[in-house]
Amino acid sequence: MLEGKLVSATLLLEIGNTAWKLARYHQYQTPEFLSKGYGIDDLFNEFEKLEFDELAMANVGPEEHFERIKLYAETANKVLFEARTSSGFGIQHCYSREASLGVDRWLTLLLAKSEQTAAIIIDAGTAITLDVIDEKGQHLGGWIAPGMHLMQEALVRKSTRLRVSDETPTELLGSSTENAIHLGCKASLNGFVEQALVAAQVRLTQAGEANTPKVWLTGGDVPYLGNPLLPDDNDTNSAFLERLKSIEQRPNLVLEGLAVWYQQVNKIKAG
Ligand SMILES: Nc1ncnc2c1ncn2[C@@H]1O[C@H](COP(=O)(O)OP(=O)(O)OP(=O)(O)O)[C@@H](O)[C@H]1O
Ligand SMILES: CC(C)(CO)[C@@H](O)C(=O)NCCC(=O)O
Ligand SMILES: [K+]
Repeated sequence: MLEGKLVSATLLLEIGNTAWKLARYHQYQTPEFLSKGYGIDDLFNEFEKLEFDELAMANVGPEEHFERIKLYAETANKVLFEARTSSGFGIQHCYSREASLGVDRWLTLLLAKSEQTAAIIIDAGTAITLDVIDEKGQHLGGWIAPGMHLMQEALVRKSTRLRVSDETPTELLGSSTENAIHLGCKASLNGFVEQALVAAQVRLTQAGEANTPKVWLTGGDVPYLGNPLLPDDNDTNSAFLERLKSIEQRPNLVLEGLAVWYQQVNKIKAG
């Protein structure tokens, strides 16, 4: 009997609110990052360059993205898998409506569960999110706030005289509107992370977590964390910098979670 291809080539796709990311799936290994882009049309161009027969995706953007990809998959003869937040998979939800938890956040919980660790997860993308999960897989909750660009955009959109620029100020306090906004938003972002680490640890302790949690950091806004303009010998700053240094940066955390999901779904399918 002629066997079909035993191993199919699978792509992993994360669609965020701003960017999409593609990786190649390898069984029991960290996904191999391929590319990142903005806009769905670019994504279809990217598909043309890649060889694959399965696509596993997670989308936090509009449903329309999924519909277009589904149509593409049907036409191009690709097997499509879509991860959606659901019950099971060893996660106990704290949301009363579990489906309203973003699939990107849920996938990072799945990753923590698969690594059998308590985790404090910060994703600094379009939005900055915190998620906390204990070793047993109980989601203890999280936070959502606007990311760096969204904060700046909101100020510009809702005001008359505010402007932003892409340049990174070299002063500690802004002496122009652009600098004042950049520095203010960056301070908010850092404040989020600083407070998140404290609140997460408190909540884990309350929940009886005995083991040290992993702290994972991901997202396009990571370069804004820490403030090199504050003196190193300042106690508050140096404690925060030390904490940041001890944090594990995992740039493709959601894709890693998607790989775990895909692996588990295939195992279930195989019986
Ligand atoms: N070319 C671009 N077009 C639009 N926004 C951009 C671009 N480059 C960077 N950004 C900004 O960078 C910020 C972080 O998004 P990033 O591209 O790093 O993706 P991300 O961290 O994966 O976020 P998400 O998963 O929410 O899309 C966004 O708030 C966005 O405004
Ligand atoms: C919070 C974001 C935008 C982060 O990407 C996403 O996870 C999302 O749309 N979540 C839905 C709301 C929630 O998680 O409570
Ligand atoms: K994200």
